[in-house]
Amino acid sequence: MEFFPMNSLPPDHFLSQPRPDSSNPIFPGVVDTTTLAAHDFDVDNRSGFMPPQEPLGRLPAQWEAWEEVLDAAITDRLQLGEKADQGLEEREKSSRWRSRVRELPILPTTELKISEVVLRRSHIVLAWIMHFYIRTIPPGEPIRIPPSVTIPLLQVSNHLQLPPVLTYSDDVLYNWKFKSSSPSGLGVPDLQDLQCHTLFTGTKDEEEFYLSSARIELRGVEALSLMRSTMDELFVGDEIAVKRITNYLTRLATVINDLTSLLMAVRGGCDPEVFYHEIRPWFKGADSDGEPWVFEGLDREEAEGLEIPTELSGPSAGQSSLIHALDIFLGVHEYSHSKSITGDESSSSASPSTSTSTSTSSPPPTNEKKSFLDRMRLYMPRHHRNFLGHLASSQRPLRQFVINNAGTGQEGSALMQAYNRAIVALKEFRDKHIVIVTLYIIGPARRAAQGSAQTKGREELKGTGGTNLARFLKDVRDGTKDAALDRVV
Ligand code: HEM
Repeated sequence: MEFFPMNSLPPDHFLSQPRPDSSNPIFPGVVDTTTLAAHDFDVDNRSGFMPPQEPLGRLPAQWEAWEEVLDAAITDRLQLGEKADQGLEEREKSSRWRSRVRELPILPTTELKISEVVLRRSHIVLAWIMHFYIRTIPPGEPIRIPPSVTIPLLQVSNHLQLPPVLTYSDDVLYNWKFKSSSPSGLGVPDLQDLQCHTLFTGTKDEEEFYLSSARIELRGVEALSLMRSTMDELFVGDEIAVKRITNYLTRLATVINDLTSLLMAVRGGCDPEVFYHEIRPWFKGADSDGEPWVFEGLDREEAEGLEIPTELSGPSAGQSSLIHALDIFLGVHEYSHSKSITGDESSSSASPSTSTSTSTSSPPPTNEKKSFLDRMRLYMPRHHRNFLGHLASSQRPLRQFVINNAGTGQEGSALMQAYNRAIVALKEFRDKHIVIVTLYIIGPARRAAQGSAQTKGREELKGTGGTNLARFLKDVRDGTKDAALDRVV
């Protein structure tokens, strides 16, 4: 084993991060290079960005009070505060539950840091409690989150380098258990053998919504493996490498097509009206509605070092590292993550280049604001974020290799076609995703507006992550199309 002095690395370097589970031995003061492989990025050969083992389902006894209060919200079937047709009894039940949360002691978090999996479960439990708390408040009342939630949630979030809000990792990556008591094979999750651990509504629809993303993550394991093999070949870069990469890209297009089929399969188990009216409001972030979130208790002694959070977008599969990895690997991110695609009102459809030439690419836009998708990286587990950074810093980018070889005869041309096929597959995934968003959000929102005497505001059509969604999704899709190197899209 080779040792490098720890102080020679910046604190945000991936080698400076704690290992995914600190029950692994760490030698103080030295960088752990025992497995400079996917493991350090918490990406598993068998389960990709999902953990290979069932995530922790309950915190140790010391934090049982949090688990109990979450259990109570679920078993009491608390109703959304915005639901106009609920009776006084329902409102009082929610109000009693919120008082119970308010009266919880501020539990210390220092000992949670013994293990990454315990920290993850803490983030899930506290974020879920916070969303139950906020979303049961009747409309018009101020949103004031009590110190019993804000202080531990901010402490845990700081440690995990995550925003203090429900993320895709909380409701998809780490929110599953096996359906069967004796899971198949080595106990690695199987596409059909999953169920969710925690749900707001207890409905099959909500479960299917999360599981459709989980299944996409698992099918994506083959995509990650093809990326790895391609990168090995890019290192060699000879004629055989061109042939092999052509083959890998052809297979990658097939995997992406499967992701699209899995995406469309959400319709089998999740009803659009149930999704729009019953499920989605629970996990909306602070930027999806007008009412500001007040984090109480940050002036207290226990809150030392904590700051008022600014990143409070709701969970979105825009936080899926798999889709980001595909974008980066294919070189599409320069287009689909263009800084002009911010997801807000200022979003413009301009992408860096609409050129179809194989040799030219316009310089990236100069707008300083982060694109929505780049901002979503802040909501990913930090090891996955580092993985994407590592992928993006590759010295031998695939796209450049394809461009360099495009003019070198039949094999170069076959390579370019295979590359374009993978991009077309990703563009078609985004086409179909727009169909899904129309079915699940735009359609029900329109119907709700027609059926209501009230005129619904523009925020109705904001994404969970707060985007001006129709425009944003089309911009990302068009950016993907623009990344193709030939007129095949
Ligand atoms: C009923 C199912 C779904 C709905 C209603 C839905 C809705 C949305 C919305 C509204 C956005 C805009 C960003 C925001 O503000 O949140 C978004 C973005 C996104 N969603 Fe979904 N989504 C669904 C399923 C999925 C699934 C299963 C995946 C795959 C893992 C996925 C991947 C993405 C990605 C990657 C983005 C970022 C935009 C892009 O890269 O094209 N979505 N989704």
